[in-house]
Amino acid sequence: MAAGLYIHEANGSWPLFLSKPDVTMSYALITGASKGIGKAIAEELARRNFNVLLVARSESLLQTLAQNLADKYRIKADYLALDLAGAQAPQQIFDWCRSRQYTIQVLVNNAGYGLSGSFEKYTVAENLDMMHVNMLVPVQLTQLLLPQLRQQSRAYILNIASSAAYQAVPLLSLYAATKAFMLTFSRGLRQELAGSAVSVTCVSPGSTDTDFVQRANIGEKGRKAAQKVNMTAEAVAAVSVESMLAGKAEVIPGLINKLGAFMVWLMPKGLVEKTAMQIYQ
Ligand SMILES: NC(=O)C1=CN([C@@H]2O[C@H](COP(=O)(O)OP(=O)(O)OC[C@H]3O[C@@H](n4cnc5c(N)ncnc54)[C@H](OP(=O)(O)O)[C@@H]3O)[C@@H](O)[C@H]2O)C=CC1
Ligand SMILES: N[C@@H](C=O)C(=O)O
Repeated sequence: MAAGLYIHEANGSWPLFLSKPDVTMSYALITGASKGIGKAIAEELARRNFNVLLVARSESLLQTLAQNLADKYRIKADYLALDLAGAQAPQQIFDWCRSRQYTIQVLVNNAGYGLSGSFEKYTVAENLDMMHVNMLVPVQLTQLLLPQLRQQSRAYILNIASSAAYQAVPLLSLYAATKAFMLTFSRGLRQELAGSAVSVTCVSPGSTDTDFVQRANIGEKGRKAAQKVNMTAEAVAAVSVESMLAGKAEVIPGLINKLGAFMVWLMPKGLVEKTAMQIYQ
């Protein structure tokens, strides 16, 4: 676990390991902020003057991003390099925030990945790790941070699900199930928190040009299909942050992805699933 704080200074910026953390400002905590959609969301939030806390495993990427955002937008940026597959990861994030007296106003549950191919191809540990990162970490972070979020005058939870939340996806079965979980959890929690300071938004991107396909080990056919409809991480992030701040419940970025979800709803499930399976073979 490694961390470092960056603050923009008028005469330049450099890492500053504070002995006494600043208690006057609140932060947006973004998981999976080292690259892809999470990185773009961090930048979108920094652009809107939010201080940011960046969490992922790649320490050097986090360090560079924290420094760049602090310099460019004159905000505070700190990072925590951590493997979210670890059982204690959410508690470690919470303890780190508490030890530095960071107040969280925005929680972005973005970190996640897929494992393509047959369910049986993966070990129990590999499948459980993915479920942990995609579902349990968001749930635990939400539970740990909710008391603090409730105390803000306005606070936000932004959950990144997927177009895969709207249908079963053979050969990405478990991944799609984790995203359906996130969508259903988000909607239910949102209703529970209605009337409180905390707004919950679930964004379900379709194919987005990130490292997702490499990490999921998606084959040539799936990659080519994705390339035809890919959105940029920046476009997804802009829609995500805008929707979060507008207090929307459920958002699918991009017209093609919206139409896709509508078609999935309209068509027989078996046909939709067989079509999806052909893409990921
Ligand atoms: N790209 C796409 O087509 C789509 C993506 N999504 C979702 O968007 C979210 C972001 O993915 P995307 O940006 O595309 O993919 P990337 O692979 O580009 O980014 C994933 C992020 O999650 C972090 N992460 C992954 N595993 C761990 C871990 N064990 N511990 C800590 N951090 C981890 C990565 O950081 P690091 O490697 O440094 O740990 C990285 O910052 C995911 O939830 C994904 O399911 C949804 C729909 C479509
Ligand atoms: N929805 C995507 C993943 O979550 C994809 O289309 O690859």
